[in-house]
Amino acid sequence: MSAPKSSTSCKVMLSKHVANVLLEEVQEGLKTLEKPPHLVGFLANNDPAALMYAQWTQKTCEEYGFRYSLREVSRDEIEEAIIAANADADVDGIIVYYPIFNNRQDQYLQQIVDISKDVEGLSHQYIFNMYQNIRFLDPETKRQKSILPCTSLANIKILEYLNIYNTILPYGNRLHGHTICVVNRSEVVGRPLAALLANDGACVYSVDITGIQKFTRGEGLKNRRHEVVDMEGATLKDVAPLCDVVISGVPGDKYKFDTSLLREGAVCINFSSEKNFGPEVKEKASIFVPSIGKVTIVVLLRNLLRLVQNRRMDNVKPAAATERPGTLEANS
Ligand SMILES: NC(=O)C1=CN([C@@H]2O[C@H](COP(=O)(O)OP(=O)(O)OC[C@H]3O[C@@H](n4cnc5c(N)ncnc54)[C@H](O)[C@@H]3O)[C@@H](O)[C@H]2O)C=CC1
Ligand SMILES: Nc1nc(=O)c2c([nH]1)NC[C@@H]1CN(c3ccc(C(=O)N[C@@H](CCC(=O)O)C(=O)O)cc3)C=[N+]21
Repeated sequence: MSAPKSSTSCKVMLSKHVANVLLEEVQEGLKTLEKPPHLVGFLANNDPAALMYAQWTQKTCEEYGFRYSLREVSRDEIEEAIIAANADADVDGIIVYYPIFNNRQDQYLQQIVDISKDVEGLSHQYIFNMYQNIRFLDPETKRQKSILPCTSLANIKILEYLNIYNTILPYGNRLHGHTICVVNRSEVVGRPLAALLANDGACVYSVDITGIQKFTRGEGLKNRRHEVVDMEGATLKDVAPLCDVVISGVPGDKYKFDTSLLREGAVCINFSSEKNFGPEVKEKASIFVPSIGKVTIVVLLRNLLRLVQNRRMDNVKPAAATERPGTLEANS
């Protein structure tokens, strides 16, 4: 009698488990506030993915005691609508769904949102802090944490949950010794993620359609922040087998990560809304996380809570980038 083919030893980890842990932390924080934080979402496009994300965020907010208002506006009104929300004391956080103009005007709009209400961390000051590995808005007193982009941070929270972050090591170095592949180098998710992982001590291969870059803090983590080296001529075949973690976020249903390149026992995470890994990933991976959307939304709520806490400390420094009409008023 032949033994039945054993099922694979791969553990499929659903993101709700990580989301639940973070939710507990968020709900503890909520208890310290007098009133529930109010998030306002601006929808100024006809993108079904954006609408779906907005509705999903609304549902999560309402379930866990946050207020959410969806404001549908036209492209011509969006700039004034954001400025009004900046000045409105009843609004704690603002999320603008992109793309709207699908050109540099979108970057312009990202910089209009008041830094004290920017839940996605798209303000210049937050992006600068992230790439420069500056973790606090007030580096001397270290009371106000800088805000990080939600999807990138959601990937990090999953790696923490999976104990890829080694808590024996000091905070800031906890990925030392890990080699991580990130397939996607967009400005909103992939490049920030590669930088954050490298700033935490990992060796990161950042893969996009044009080639591969290596992000590290140098040998023995000698540098304070990551550096980037172009790996001319390298392909996924050269780097994927070196990686103990592979994170993929390629849009579209055509792309599949070539799982024959995976190192035995690698941890695989998909953040694309499509399935970047086929079912055969379970033959090779030790842990597979098929989607992360639930964690992303809880991280958004966590960022909102952090904004309220930062504002309560009432000494938000008016950095150069925030010196706009209305800003001081909104912060006071
Ligand atoms: N934009 C967002 O905030 C969020 C996006 N997502 C999901 O993540 C996915 C990616 O989103 P974005 O980064 O905004 O997309 P994007 O289109 O801006 O970037 C896609 C990235 O994938 C790379 N890429 C495309 N084809 C490739 C290939 N064959 N091999 C290697 N790299 C390739 C591109 O070079 C680029 O770096 C989508 O499925 C989206 O739904 C999930 C959560 C949030
Ligand atoms: N400023 C801004 N920030 C965004 O984050 C942003 C945006 N604009 N514009 C629109 C896109 C789209 N987007 C989605 C993320 C997750 C799912 C999603 O539902 N993900 C589920 C899978 C869907 C399902 O459950 O069927 C998951 O990953 O678990 C959908 C859409 C965020 N976006």
